[in-house]
Amino acid sequence: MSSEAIATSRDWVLGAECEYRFELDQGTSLAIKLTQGQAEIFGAELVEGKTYIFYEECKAAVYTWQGCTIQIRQPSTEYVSEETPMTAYANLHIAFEAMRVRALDRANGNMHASDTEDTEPPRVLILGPENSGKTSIAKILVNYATRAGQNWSPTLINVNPGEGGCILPGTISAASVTTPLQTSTPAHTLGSSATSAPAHMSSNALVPLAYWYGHADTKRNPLLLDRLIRNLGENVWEKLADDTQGRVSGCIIDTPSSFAAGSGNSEQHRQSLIKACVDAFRINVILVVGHEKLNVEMQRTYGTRMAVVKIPKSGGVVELDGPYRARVRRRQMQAYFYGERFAPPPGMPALASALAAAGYLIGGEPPADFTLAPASSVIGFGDLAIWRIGEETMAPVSALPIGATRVVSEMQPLAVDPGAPSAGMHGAVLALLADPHPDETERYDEEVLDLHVVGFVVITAVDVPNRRMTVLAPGQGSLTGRTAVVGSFEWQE
Ligand SMILES: Nc1ncnc2c1ncn2[C@@H]1O[C@H](COP(=O)(O)OP(=O)(O)OP(=O)(O)O)[C@@H](O)[C@H]1O
Repeated sequence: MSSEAIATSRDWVLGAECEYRFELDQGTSLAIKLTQGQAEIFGAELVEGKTYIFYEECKAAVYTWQGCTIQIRQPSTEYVSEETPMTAYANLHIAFEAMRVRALDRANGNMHASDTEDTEPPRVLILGPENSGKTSIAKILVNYATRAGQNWSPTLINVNPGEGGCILPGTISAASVTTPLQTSTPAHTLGSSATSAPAHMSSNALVPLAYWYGHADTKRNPLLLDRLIRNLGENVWEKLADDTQGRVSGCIIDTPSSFAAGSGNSEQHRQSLIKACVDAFRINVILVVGHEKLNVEMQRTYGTRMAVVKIPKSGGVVELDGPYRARVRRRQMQAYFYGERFAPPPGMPALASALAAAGYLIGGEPPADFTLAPASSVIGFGDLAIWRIGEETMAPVSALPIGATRVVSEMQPLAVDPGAPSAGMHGAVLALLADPHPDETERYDEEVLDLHVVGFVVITAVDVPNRRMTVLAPGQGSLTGRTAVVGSFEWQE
């Protein structure tokens, strides 16, 4: 260890059931080593003696049940709290664990038809206002399930298109989780996904099933979001039909904060989007994070059919503002195309291979010296079929004159001519979709709404006179004949 590293490292001794919270500013990074005892980050255990690196404005907490000593390299905003809601979260986990065990017993035929016990696994919808810690709670609950030693593989579902979950913003997704989700950067809140890089680069990468909504704001096209949630649900159920272990492990669903409060027209959409989740994922437990009014509303609407539980918000949750969220989205795009870039804390080796050799971990994996090499290609306007869902600038129904109906419905796919003056394709992020049905007689007008995402591209230049455009894609594959959908996301390097 260099003298600079020794100079900037500091030991923290944490008592039982305490957590060390940290917040990183832009351009800083942090290294944490567990030197003694047991500790975890959002439910994922730290390995003693390994140094974990955090970067890109990461905000998180090291929690310990029994007490521990951690060594911190490069101080940031940091403090220790003795008051956490972890016992409440752990009690939830214990209840969900009992449900999984009963569901497995039933699946194995170890229960009698006369048993009156509920044998459904936990399918949990997490609701709460902005910055209430929903994503962190989802992570903790999923991570505890994977650590239970029962080979559970819970499905983690993200229906917050503003966040992107384990893939890119603009999507909603589901992924089966078998190993604890690591924390290192807000660009990968749920660990990394296998879509942007070869899977061998990260042994714990998730393989998500995703649908493209194309906007960060759920109010932009709630009908489309409703349909995509239902599509995702159908797909999840199809997949789980042949996977007993996955089915009995249950699902945890993270939602956007707009599901917690609305007004006027959006109030109606909010309720129908919650209902879409309840139906699509066959929810049997609703968790409401620290929001009395929403809790009462959920009790009234769903309380007779399922458990509605109000749970405390952690005092450690950081208030994330709009500019921060925009920066995280940009980094998610950057990482998708080019891989991770970070500067280790002072005194630590700059090369990833040197860090790996010294036993450092990023997101639970030894760092690797790689940058992804996206391919830039020039294609004709007609080579890629580009769609936009619904009218480009759509006035809300409430703003239309009385009696007027929309000419273009929210769900109507419109073919986009990239050369049209209003197309605005320069810098547009497009989702590439799975191929339409091979049998033409099985195709239908709105099929593009029901196809899942296979990747993303960005249009980096548009040459209108020659009807050609330059497209940045993560790999070399041909784009000709593919189907893509544009939303409102833009990205420029
Ligand atoms: N106990 C904690 N200590 C430190 N930071 C925390 C803690 N819990 C959560 N955070 C951080 O606070 C931020 C907000 O938390 P989180 O994303 O879980 O909230 P959310 O309710 O899902 O947010 P959103 O408003 O996007 O729906 C994140 O950066 C998260 O890592």
